[in-house]
Amino acid sequence: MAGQTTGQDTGSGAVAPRRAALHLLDQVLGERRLLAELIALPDGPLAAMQPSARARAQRLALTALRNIGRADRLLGPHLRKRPPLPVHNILRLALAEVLAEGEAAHGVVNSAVTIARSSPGTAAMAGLVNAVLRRCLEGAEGRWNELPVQELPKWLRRPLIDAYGKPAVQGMERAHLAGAPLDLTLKQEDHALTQALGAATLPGGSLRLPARVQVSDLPGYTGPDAGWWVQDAAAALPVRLLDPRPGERIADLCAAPGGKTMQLAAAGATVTAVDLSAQRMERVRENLRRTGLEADLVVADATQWRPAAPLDAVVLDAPCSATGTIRRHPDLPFVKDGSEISALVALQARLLDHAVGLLRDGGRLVFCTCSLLPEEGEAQALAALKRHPGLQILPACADWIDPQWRSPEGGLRLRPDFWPDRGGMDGFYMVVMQWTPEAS
Ligand SMILES: C[S@@+](CC[C@H](N)C(=O)[O-])C[C@H]1O[C@@H](n2cnc3c(N)ncnc32)[C@H](O)[C@@H]1O
Repeated sequence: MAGQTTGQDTGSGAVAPRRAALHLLDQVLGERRLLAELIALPDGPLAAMQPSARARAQRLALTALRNIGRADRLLGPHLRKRPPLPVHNILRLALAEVLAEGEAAHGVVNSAVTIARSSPGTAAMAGLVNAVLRRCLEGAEGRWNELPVQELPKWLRRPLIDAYGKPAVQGMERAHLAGAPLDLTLKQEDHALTQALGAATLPGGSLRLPARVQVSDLPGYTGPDAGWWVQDAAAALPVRLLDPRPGERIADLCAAPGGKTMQLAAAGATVTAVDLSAQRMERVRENLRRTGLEADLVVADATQWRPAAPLDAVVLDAPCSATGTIRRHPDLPFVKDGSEISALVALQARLLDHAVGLLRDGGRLVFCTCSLLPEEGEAQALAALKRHPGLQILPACADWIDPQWRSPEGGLRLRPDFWPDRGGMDGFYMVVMQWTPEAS
């Protein structure tokens, strides 16, 4: 346990990532800003940092967000009243770093005190930081994992319990606490590369590595023709379900950052990637360049865009609440309140309607969202069938499908509490539909 701290810096190398992680926490929790936006800011908290310090800061912020519930439980008996947010976050971050990341208490507590002292808003409470952390950490290691897992906010928890039941939602909350491993999609099956990466192969073909692996250190990351890209195993399944064939003309309607575009191109399809955001489309361009794959890129509103001729297939990975990605984005429950969901549901329906009109007779459409909410998945698919009598669901059939994933209408419902022994998966909904107008 940490003894009396000297308050001395344990080395600016150790303090800088913690300070940056605190900036991130303050802005996520205080200003309800998404971590991904803050990380991308050219003048943001991580801007001037070296890659390894950046990665450390990011990981610390993620760990603290996943463990806020436990940290607050531990802090409760030692705080007479709730401290100002920056002080509260210094305490939360330090507890998460010691108890969830296994960092030595002495250095972490010293750092926390140094950081508290160095800012006018927190300097007066540096003594409290020191005392509270020392008391909290006393014998906490044994108790930490017994503390209750952080619950989802009510706006999300309630509809998920209605849809899947309480035990399933508790399983999701455990998966959110555990975080996500690193999944890769291979450009093509490659046993030697899989071995060189030291990865496990998952049903469906994605590769899985431990979360702490530094992506830029992996074999094949650099070079003109990378053989893989980062993509959650669940996010790779919609295109596998569509089963694109060489030469098929396929549009990826909400394409950025391009995971599904690359899968389609790697399968030999002639791909048009459409996205509303020019900035995000640059990431598709960069990903295609890195992997040596090709697609036409169109910055356009997919509710308006039309190809020159009807398409063999469309991928619609529609904008959604992203509630299936909380393992990787634990900031989401703190930043969002569910108020944008009805607008997203309406946009998804408009995108679906437009996508159906782009298909040739017999053309296929895969609709998917990384949402856990049935209104952005199963219900959306069923409503599309009602609006378009020529549309029918192609029952999902592939040898990698776990029967537990099947939903009654013929789609797949993936949840973070699935694959608990393998490291979980993102929440996703996906369904393949076929357009045959004579059936209408
Ligand atoms: C879930 S992400 C897509 C992820 C991507 N399919 C992949 O696998 O890498 C949703 C994307 O939809 C885009 N988007 C949102 N509204 C759109 C619209 N009306 N038209 C086209 N793209 C849109 C966003 O810019 C965002 O890049």
